[in-house]
Amino acid sequence: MAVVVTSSSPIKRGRVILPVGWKDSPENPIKGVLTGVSRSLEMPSFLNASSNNMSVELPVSTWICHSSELATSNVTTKAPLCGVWTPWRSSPVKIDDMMKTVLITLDPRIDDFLPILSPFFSKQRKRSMQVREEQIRTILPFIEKRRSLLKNNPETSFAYLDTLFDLEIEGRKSRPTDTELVSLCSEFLNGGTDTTATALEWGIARLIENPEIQSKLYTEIKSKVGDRKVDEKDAEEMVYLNAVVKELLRKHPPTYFALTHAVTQPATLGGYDVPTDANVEIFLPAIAEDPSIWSEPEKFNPDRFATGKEDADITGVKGVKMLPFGGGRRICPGLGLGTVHVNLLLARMVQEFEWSLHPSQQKVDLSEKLEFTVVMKKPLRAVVKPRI
Ligand code: HEM
Repeated sequence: MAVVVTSSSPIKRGRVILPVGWKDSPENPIKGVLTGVSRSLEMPSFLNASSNNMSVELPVSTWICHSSELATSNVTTKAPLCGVWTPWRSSPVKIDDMMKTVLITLDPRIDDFLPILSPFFSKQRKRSMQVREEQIRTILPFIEKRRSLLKNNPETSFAYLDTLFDLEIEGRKSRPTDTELVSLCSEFLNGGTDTTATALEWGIARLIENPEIQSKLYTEIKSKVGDRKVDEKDAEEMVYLNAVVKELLRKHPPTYFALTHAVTQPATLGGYDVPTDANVEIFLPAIAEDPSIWSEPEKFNPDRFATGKEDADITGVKGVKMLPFGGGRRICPGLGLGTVHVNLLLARMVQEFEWSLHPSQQKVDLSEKLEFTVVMKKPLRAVVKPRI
């Protein structure tokens, strides 16, 4: 398939084989490199773009998802990923479109599970190879640029990509090849962009559906920051905002499944024997909607967290009640960053605008559709009113 990192690493995840150690290293690079500086540079452009584009009533469906996708991909990719700002700035839409094409092309197919059927899918396989070439053509120049920057200026600021150049791969003497680097960078981009954008679209949908929650949130923002713009630290400290986002991730984990896991030795799970060669797929909504561990799990109710009546450790370390970021050794390395993005962007969107139902709709349609993430089947339409 298209995005396969061919390495002899024993750690496998679906089609992507990741080198050992990149995430378990003492300084998780993703945690380390995602600084407030890059975020503060990108948030204003996201919000300015929105104000410039908005009239009092506007269908904002693609805008919410697409703009937040671009905002998060900008924040995620530039300084953190490769530290090369100018090229990313000039071509975020191109990169975003390319990444989307990769994801759509990589949707699971029956021949992934039954290779005997692969001759019937030769057209699709050919298309995958073309997309892979396009992916390499788009991303490799940034990798090369970073490499030459490091060579000429070793003191330059740190970027995630730097940690991959020297990666030691278990059972292999050589470092990652250029095409493996492209795959690892792509995973970083995909993991950090659509997830956050999807969560934001659902978040706004829920705030439109529940105006009382929106106004409670706005009141908290107003009382915390007054006329100043919400910043990252404010967002961290706002109890109700954090409760809204946690409830959002409980009700709408951006992916139905964690990535494919495996056991390292035969195990028993829920009464089933799991051999080492089995793919273990974890269906996340079933955990977060389990009536035996949640009261009224079907309700969108941030107060469950805000009042402290219920709680959940989203890492799954202190018990498994919701796992929007997966769990275990392969838990999402962008957990901290993703949470900050959703908190901050949602707070800023509510601070700047009042969101309400579009007149063409009777109520918010919460039907789901599976793309790479679980998106709204009917993209959200809303009326946005700037708060002056
Ligand atoms: C709301 C935001 C996010 C959500 C809900 C989310 C969710 C997830 C989930 C469920 C997994 C699979 C974990 C598992 O299988 O146990 C994952 C993996 C991953 N995520 Fe995220 N993610 C988010 C944001 C981010 C961000 C901001 C980044 C990076 C900038 C990122 C990078 C990754 C990567 C690289 C992996 C693969 C890790 C591995 O294979 O070990 N994610 N994410």
